[in-house]
Amino acid sequence: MTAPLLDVQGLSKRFGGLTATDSVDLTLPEGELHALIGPNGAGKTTLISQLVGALPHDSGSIKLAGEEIGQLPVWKRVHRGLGRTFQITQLLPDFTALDTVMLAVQSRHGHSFRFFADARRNRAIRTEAAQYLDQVGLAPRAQARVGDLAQGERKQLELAAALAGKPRLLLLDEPMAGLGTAESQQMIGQLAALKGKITMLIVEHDMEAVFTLADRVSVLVYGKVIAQGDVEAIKNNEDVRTAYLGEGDV
Ligand SMILES: Nc1ncnc2c1ncn2[C@@H]1O[C@H](COP(=O)(O)OP(=O)(O)OP(=O)(O)O)[C@@H](O)[C@H]1O
Repeated sequence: MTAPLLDVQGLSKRFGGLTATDSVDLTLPEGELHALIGPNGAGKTTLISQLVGALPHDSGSIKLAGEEIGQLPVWKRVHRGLGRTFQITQLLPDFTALDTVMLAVQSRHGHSFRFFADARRNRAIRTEAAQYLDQVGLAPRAQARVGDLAQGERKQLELAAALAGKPRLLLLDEPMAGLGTAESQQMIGQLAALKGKITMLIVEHDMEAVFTLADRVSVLVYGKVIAQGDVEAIKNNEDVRTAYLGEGDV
């Protein structure tokens, strides 16, 4: 049997007396879109930070494609295929959308940002970056200044930049946050189009998005996974209803 792409076992993190993640087990087969949900303070961001290597864990293991990565620094995990969306658009307001994705393509190739002026003239990097913009529906805005993009367009751009890193596993922290109804629908459509092509772990509070997109869902409460299963199983789980979703919401 092939190993799952992500295999997390017994992962824990304590902040003083508080156990933010408590013996979390989580496995994602290749191609799965897995949603991580839970109330505020449940430990979702802590778990993502542990996976990317921004926070060291106290115990447990993290395997990517069968290889232990739990002790590796962030950049080595990225090299092994771990990607995440960043709020990059706030950092580079004067770049165009195309420049932003070109920068991500260039950094995957391991070039220094110092030589970005050269990369701007590189036709292969430009063509590849344009394809990622097209993939997220942002091609018509390629020459727009990042600072002039609407919130939904910024989220699309962040997704394009993350895809440009060609991750095997993409971690998305609240892709719907701050989006209006129409923008949310658009983002759901884009993530649905990526489904199966790339393995995704999504932290999200928007239940419509979660129930539309997820193959499986894990519910985190006080750092513990209290339920795991497909959407129907999660909707019908009594513990989830009482601990998190509340009667009537599902
Ligand atoms: N650096 C830190 N130092 C101390 N406590 C922390 C730290 N980071 C997080 N916590 C605590 O750990 C718990 C889990 O926080 P975390 O941000 O992971 O939850 P979350 O599920 O992502 O919440 P939200 O949905 O509100 O983003 C919370 O009680 C939080 O206050």
